Amino acid sequence: MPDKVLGKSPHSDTSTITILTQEDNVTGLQIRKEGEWVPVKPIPNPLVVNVGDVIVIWSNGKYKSIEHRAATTEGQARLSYATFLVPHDDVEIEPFDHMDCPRSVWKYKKVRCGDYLRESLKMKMDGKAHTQVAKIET
Ligand SMILES: O=C(O)CCC(=O)C(=O)O
Ligand SMILES: [Fe+2]
Repeated sequence: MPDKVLGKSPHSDTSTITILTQEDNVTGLQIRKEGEWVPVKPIPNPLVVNVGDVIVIWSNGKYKSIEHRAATTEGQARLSYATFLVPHDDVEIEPFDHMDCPRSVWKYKKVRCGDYLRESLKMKMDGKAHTQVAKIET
C-alpha cells in the first residue's frame, strides 16, 4: 500500500555519520533542501553518507545533519541497509575547541552520547525536533 505508507518519517540521524546502501534503480531516499523534498537519484552500487547530529554538536552547527525520509513506490521493492557510526554511550559530546568555538558561543550543551540517543528516540520522529535535546536555550 505505498499510497498509505510513507516509508520512514522525516528525521536526521543521531549518529556521527551514517552509511546507507541503496538499490541501484529504485528511488526512495529523499533529502530536504530549502524546504523541498528532493529524491536522491539512484546510481549503480551506491553508498550514501549522511552527516548526523553528533557532527552538528561537535562543530557547533557549522556542519548540518541532513533531514531525510524514505518513501515507498508502488510495484517496486526496496531494501536499504543503514550503518550508524555512533560514539560509545559514555562519551560526552560538546562543541570542539578547535572549531574556533569558545564556550560563550556554544549553541549546544555537553551531552552524554547515550542520553542524547535515548532522549531523541523517546520523541516522535519529526524532522529535527529531537535536536532540541542538545540545544542551549537562548
Ligand atoms: O531507507 C533509507 O534509505 C534511509 C533509512 C534511514 O534514514 C534510517 O534508517 O535512518
Ligand atoms: Fe536516517
